[in-house]
Amino acid sequence: MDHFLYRDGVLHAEDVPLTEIARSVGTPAYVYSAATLLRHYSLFDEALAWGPHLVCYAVKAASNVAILKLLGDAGAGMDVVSEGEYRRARAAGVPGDRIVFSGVGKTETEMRHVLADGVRQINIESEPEMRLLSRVAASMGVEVPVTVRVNPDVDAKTHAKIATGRAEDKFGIPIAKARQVYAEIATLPGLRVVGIDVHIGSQLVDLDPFRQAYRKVADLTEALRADGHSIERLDLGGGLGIPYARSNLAPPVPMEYGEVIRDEVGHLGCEIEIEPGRLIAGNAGILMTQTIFVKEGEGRDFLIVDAAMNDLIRPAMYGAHHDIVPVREAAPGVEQQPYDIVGPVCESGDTFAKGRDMVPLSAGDLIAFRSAGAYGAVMSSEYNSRPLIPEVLVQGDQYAVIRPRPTFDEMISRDTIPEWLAPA
Ligand SMILES: Cc1ncc(COP(=O)(O)O)c(C=O)c1O
Ligand SMILES: N[C@@H](CCCC[NH3+])C(=O)O
Repeated sequence: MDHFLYRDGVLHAEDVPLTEIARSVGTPAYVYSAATLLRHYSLFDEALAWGPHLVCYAVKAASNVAILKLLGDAGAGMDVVSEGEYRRARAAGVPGDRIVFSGVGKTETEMRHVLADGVRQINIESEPEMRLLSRVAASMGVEVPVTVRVNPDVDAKTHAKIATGRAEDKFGIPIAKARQVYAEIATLPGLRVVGIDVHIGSQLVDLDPFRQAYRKVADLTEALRADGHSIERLDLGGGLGIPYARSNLAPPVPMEYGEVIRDEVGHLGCEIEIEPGRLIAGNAGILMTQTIFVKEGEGRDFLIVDAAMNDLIRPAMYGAHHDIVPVREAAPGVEQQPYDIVGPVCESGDTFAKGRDMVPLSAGDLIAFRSAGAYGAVMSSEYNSRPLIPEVLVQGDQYAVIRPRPTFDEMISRDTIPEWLAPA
């Protein structure tokens, strides 16, 4: 469920008509609903209410500091994968002891920063990382809580580019090697084992891979405890999928996911952490864009819009589907026609949809890409020297620009001409 609904013939974000945002902020723009973000966070929180837990929002999905503040104030922890994400979470007022640091390639600088400023735990993804972290923590005179991210070799049955838990993927330590790695950690200074971490992929619409992975984690918990390690926390990652197309079968909901967790690891008495990103932010955001031209092509009509692949790369990168709807609702009975919906960037891949049935549209009409809140703004670039587009947060009848569009001057003046190229 989200809070983007038609009212009086106009798509609203909560109580604000998108037409009003387009007038005052311009297009294209990302628009988020605070109510949807909070609701999705609470669904996970409630799904784990059977035991001690912390829902650590995966900052990578949508990392605007205002969004982090909203979720952090509601009690969320954060899962970060870089010093930049960590700093964003801290700037939003989230205390270090609610921030989990994940990621395959943490640098020494990043480690030093989070150790100095406070971190709930670091999820170790490789043996070299384990040794470096030990050296860094010991040199700072601290003992850092750690888990090891294990790779359970489970097929998440999702898009190949976003599966992370198969043996061939770069993530984590093979589960078969875990006991040996935990044994080495126990001998290293500066590290204190608190649990196990696993994350098998993103946009999972079947609970079975989660179940398989969590069962392996439960077995490992028992084995590690028998080896004398203190396993008090299980970080079970993120990955629960969302319905990108309204016509799709609905994926499982957080409550069902929570039950799978309870079935598989509930008996172990561990604190549960999860790291959902997409399900919290995905349907909480839309990308609003405007038609620049309708161009008649050979056997097809192109809807050329003012958003492009640099603003929302998911269709170009994964062939991802986003529902696309007009902001002004069509009169009943108006016949739809197919359009290729494309952006202005000089790449054929800058195509959001091919042959998509839409009501007839003209230049100046506003349309919205649904389910664009996660992995939308965060993956955007300035390709073709298109400045990053603004982000807007709506709550009830109020809205605010939470990231303004940089001016062309701001974009260009970041580049510096070296002295030796400057005219004498
Ligand atoms: C370690 C880790 N945690 C959490 C997530 C969030 O995943 P999702 O947005 O699918 O919930 C990801 C992304 O796949 C991840 O790599
Ligand atoms: N960016 C991807 C998901 C990657 C998830 C992060 N590990 C997407 O848009 O679907």
